[in-house]
Formats: sequence, structure tokens, C-alpha cells
Amino acid sequence: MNSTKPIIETRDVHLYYGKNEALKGISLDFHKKEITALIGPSGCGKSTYLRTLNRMNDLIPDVTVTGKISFNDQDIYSPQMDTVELRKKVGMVFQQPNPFPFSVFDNVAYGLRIAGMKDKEKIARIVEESLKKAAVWDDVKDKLNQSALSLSGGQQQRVCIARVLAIEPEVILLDEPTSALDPISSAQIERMLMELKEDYTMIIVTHNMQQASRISDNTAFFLNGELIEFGETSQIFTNPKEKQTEDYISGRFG
Ligand SMILES: Nc1ncnc2c1ncn2[C@@H]1O[C@H](COP(=O)(O)OP(=O)(O)OP(=O)(O)O)[C@@H](O)[C@H]1O
Repeated sequence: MNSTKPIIETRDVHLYYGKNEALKGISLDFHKKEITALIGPSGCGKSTYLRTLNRMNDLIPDVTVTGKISFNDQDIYSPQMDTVELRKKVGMVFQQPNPFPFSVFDNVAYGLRIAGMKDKEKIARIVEESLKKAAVWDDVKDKLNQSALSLSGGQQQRVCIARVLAIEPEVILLDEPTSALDPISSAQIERMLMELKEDYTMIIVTHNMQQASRISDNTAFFLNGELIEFGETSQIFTNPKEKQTEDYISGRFG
């Protein structure tokens, strides 16, 4: 296990939707430049937990979060936390590609312009770099002024990843980023994520066990709002300590 200081630390995190307790005391750490997969059956709280890490649950009414979550040693639930800044540093990619109904270029430039950047050359440079890092530049370099909605699903998802990269996050949260895509697009995204690991910390929710075992360093298995087991991915998939983990990864339930 990694002995460096975690970039994100979570301690005894409980989350309630109204009275329904969806997370029942999760403690888990994430280290720089590692990919962690969150796995578990539908409804076990993976997406809910992922959203606590950049306070996306704040946007849902009647949610209560207790426990502690820190990013770079800052308590992200403290009243001083600027959630706009937090979500720049801890970006998110969703299951369905969700480009804005603008051109490819404007999608990726969006966050830069919102942040007040006016230098057109600088914006163009960052857009190109981000599209290259997201491994979609060759597909779109002649279509920068076309609507992002005219691209394939896989290309749209990579443009959405470029949009996140443009605002220089440290952590990228990915909620089933390939489940709406065909196998070729999924494989392209997996390759890209493994390349991005050189520079970013990533946490990915996935139902695809092969995907988790191919790309992640660590795996956390959730069940009914609890963290059942966390460990190196190779250990979780070859020698799980808990019977529930073994049953899940061997397809006996879920
Ligand atoms: N916006 C919401 N309002 C109320 N309850 C919610 C909301 N989102 C999720 N829940 C409930 O919280 C629990 C955990 O859901 P969550 O979506 O986090 O699970 P999951 O493991 O990500 O599932 P899946 O793999 O199907 O996406 C479920 O019981 C779900 O019904």
C-alpha cells in the first residue's frame, strides 16, 4: 500500500437522503496519481460516495452528510470551502456524455472563459492540449467549430474529459464513464485514463469487473452503503479477504 500522504481522506462518512442512510460510515483514502475503482451492486452507494468527494450532493435537496472529508488537508465541508474552486480541482465525468450544445472548441474553452481568461491564443493552446491529453484531438481537429453534439458518443465523452482537463484538476471523479459506449470507444477511454494517471488522481465507479482489474491500482468494494473491503486491485480480484467480495467478483450476486 502507498505510504505517501493521501490527497483525499475520508473518515466515517455517513450520508442521508432524508431519513434514508445511503452511506454508513465510509473511511477511505486516495493517493496521488493512482486510480481507484469503486465496485459493488446497484444501489450500494458508489455514486453517492463519489459525489461526496466534490460536494455534488449539495445540489440534491434534503441531503445530510456527517464525518470528515479532506482534500489536500482542507476540510471540504467547512463553511469556508469555496465549492466552485473545489469542483475545479476535483472534476467530474458522468455516465452519459454531456457536452454543451456548443462547438467542440467552446465546450473545452468554457471553463477557461468562465474563469475570466481572455487571451485567445492561450485559450486555443489549452484547448488543443486538453483535446490531445483526452486522445480525441485527431478525431476533432478539423471539426473544432462543429457542434459537439454531432460527434459519436465516445468522442463526446473524450471531449467532456478534455473539458475537465482544461481547468487543471488534481483529481478526476468518473461515474461509469464508459457504460454508455461501445467496446472500442471504451477501450480508447481506458487507454487514455491509464495515460492520464501520470498526472492525475482518478476515482472511477464501474460495473465492469474487467475494466476495474485492467486499469485500477486499488479497488473498494461497497455493499448496502458500507465499505466491505479495500485493497490493491490484484489482491481484491485474486485473493479477496471477505466472502461478500468474493461472491460479488465471481458473479454470485449483484
Ligand atoms: N437523489 C437521490 N435521492 C434519494 N435517494 C437517492 C438519490 N440518489 C441515490 N439514492 C439512493 O441511495 C442509495 C445509493 O444509490 P447510489 O446511486 O449511490 O448507488 P450506486 O451503487 O451508485 O448504484 P448504481 O450502480 O445503480 O449506479 C440507493 O438506495 C438510492 O436509491
